[in-house]
Amino acid sequence: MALIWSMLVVIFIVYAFYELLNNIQNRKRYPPGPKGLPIRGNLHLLGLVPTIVVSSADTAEKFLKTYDHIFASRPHNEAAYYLAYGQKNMLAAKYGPYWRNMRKLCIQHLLSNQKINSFQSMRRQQVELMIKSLKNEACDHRVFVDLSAKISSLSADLTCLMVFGKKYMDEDLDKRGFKALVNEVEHLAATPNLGDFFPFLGVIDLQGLTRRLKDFSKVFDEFLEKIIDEHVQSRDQKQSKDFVDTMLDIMQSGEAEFQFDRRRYVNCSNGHFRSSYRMDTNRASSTSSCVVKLLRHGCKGGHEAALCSSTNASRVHGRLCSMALIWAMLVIIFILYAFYELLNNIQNGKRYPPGPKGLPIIGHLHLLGKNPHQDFLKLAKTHGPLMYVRLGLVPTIVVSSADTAEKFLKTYDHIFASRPHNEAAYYLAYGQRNMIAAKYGPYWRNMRKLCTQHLFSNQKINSFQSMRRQRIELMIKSLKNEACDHRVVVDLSAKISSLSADLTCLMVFGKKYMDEDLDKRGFKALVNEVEHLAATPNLGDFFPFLGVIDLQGLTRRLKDLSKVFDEFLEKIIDEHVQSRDQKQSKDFVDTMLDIMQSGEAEFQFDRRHIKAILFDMLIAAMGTSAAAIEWILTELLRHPHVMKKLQKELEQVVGLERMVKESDLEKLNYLDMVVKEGMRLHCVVPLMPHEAMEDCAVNSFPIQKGSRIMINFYAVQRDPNIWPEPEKFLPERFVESSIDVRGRDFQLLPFGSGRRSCPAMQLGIIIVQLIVAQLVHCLDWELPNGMQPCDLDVEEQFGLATSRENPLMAMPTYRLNNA
Ligand code: HEM
Repeated sequence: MALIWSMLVVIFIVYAFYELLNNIQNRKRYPPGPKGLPIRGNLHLLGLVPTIVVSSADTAEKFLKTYDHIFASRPHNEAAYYLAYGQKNMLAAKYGPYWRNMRKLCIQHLLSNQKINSFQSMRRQQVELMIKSLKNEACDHRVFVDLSAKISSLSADLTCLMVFGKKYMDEDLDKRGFKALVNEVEHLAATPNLGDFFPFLGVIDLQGLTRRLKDFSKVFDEFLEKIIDEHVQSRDQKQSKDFVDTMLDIMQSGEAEFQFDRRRYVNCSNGHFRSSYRMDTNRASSTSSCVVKLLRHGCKGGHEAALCSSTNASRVHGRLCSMALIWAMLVIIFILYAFYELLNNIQNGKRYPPGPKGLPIIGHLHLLGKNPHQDFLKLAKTHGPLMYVRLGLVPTIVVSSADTAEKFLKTYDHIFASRPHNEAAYYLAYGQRNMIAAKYGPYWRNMRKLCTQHLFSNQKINSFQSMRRQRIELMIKSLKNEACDHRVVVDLSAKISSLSADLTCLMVFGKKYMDEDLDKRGFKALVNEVEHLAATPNLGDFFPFLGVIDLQGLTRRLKDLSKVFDEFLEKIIDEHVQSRDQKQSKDFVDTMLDIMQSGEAEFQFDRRHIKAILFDMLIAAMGTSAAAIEWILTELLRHPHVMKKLQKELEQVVGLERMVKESDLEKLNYLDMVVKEGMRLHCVVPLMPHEAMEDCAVNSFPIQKGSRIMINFYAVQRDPNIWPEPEKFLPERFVESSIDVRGRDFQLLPFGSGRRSCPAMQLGIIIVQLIVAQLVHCLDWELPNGMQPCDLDVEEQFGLATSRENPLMAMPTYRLNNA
């Protein structure tokens, strides 16, 4: 590490000196701004790109009117580069003849007053259709309507009809649907891309964004090619021409004043489609906020100075003219580091487990995408169940088979029971003081004992039985009401998630909290944000010295979130302190307050520790159980014969006169098989890192102290050597099998195994079994819009809990006799 550190220090010094010299030499006088760091620059995200932020009307006038001819270009943008055929779309094109002609063409054939008026009757029809559908939904019941979805879908229809001359269905684009894909594109385009701010980093794709952008561009390209083909085929039979036809005419006539082929006009339509869709998916609540969103987009896209000029006595520069020094430094580092690694390996005679070829410095980070558990599984197929990869500077061992997992979680559990440093847990959980991320040692041991005793003991779990019954009954009642008259489509993911949040709050905090108690964004959105941030590869985890620089801006977001959660947890503790004397029974927070005040804890235990544990429980409990239930219901909807068989078992054991009780669960053998198979196929926690506390050897390969161990539960549970036809949902594979989920059988580990296994396993199993049984017993479920079972997608969204990427939508019908 010494060499790397010294190299970095040298770079920082050389670069800072270079900046200073450059400024003195050129006598640059920049506009005022906050103090910046060397390399990262003086605005958080803008790295090497000098950036001017304009925030007042008169200064805006200077840029958009007086010097409009200078600032009318757009900067390089990685997202537009990959999504829009080399930034050839109007939105991101550089200022010049190409952009000018493109804009003229669009205005003439799509945005002229005459054209806008010609779509008037189409707009009327579509808006009328939406109002009619709202009227139908409103007529009998006071139903909740997802207004954002309605507006979004109307806007998509208007855009498609105007640009493509016809409406397209979700599945025309991809099985994930328009909204999900456009949202994902927006998310990618909005994620600060290191390649935009440090141009030389674009090639390395440290964040894995380029790979995702390329995937998306393929999907959109296929869709747009299909539209063009349809138009080419139907041209002769058409009476009136739409925008695509007009562009085809221009292309074929050769009249365009610029190079105009399939790629260019695909861009034309793509740009419009995306910009108008962007407007609606931003959940704009009013026209003015729509405009603001568009302006914000303009800001994000940015303008670029085409020339250097003086405005308000400030010199505004384009991109840094001289990248040569930085390039040279980087090349030297790469060469030195590669040489150092080679020398080091030869000297130590290190024999790593097999693994893919890595790159200098970043190692294998570039091989991981948005679902790293799937990427690791693919790599393990080539390199075996004990694989070595290097994530940045961190040596990592990936385990992908049952017998190797047994070595790590049983034979050498005492060596691998620690957790590595984690930036997200560091900022969110009071310096990694929570149980999930705590280092192995007396603190973690005592914390785990305390939670097991006061929250997860059989006695405690049973004491919450009636609370669980009440909350589940309430959800079934609300579904029954929604189902009773109309064939309504229900967002089952949202229902399950909200029930799971209620159960967790009541169990851990002793009372239900409303969304606005946490923050105006609500529980689900914030917990999702925590999960997303915790799952985003943080450079600080793989290059410890980069944590301070916060190149990705993640630390700032983590700190903001931790402030919101801290205020919420402080409020809960204060409420408990105030109401302690009037309480007859004690909840988990009261018990922890007792321990803190008695001074009996065998370890330092103050308010920070209580908050870290409460945060843990909230995050660990809410997402995991909900995701497991969501996946099992997904598979039941994809396999109607399994759903029927399960309903039959429930009819026999429980009967159609009443709901399921917890005491019924032990008699429901087929339910047990369905839950096991669902948790096998869809691993809710596919990767949980462990850390080696000592040097050790496994399967005769040396493993260094400090190595990160990734047990890929997802790969273990899909190992074809153990599970025939592993991709299929076959609950019958558990007939006459004693394989269990509790960590004794290493081929099925949804809750892990050994010292760091899930302490709430028993509770998790009860919640999942009970809610699945109740939803299947009380209601029949059908897929919406005539969707076939095999069309229901199983796209995963990796996170602390890996859930469905798209919400599960289904139509319920009440089936018990006590209607
Ligand atoms: C279906 C539901 C659940 C699943 C599938 C699940 C799965 C897991 C897994 C795989 C681990 C990590 C094992 C390892 O590191 O090797 C874990 C750890 C943990 N889980 Fe769960 N879990 C579930 C529900 C819950 C609930 C309801 C809670 C709390 C109320 C909870 C609290 C925890 C905690 C605190 C840890 C960290 C333990 C440690 O590091 O010592 N889990 N869980």
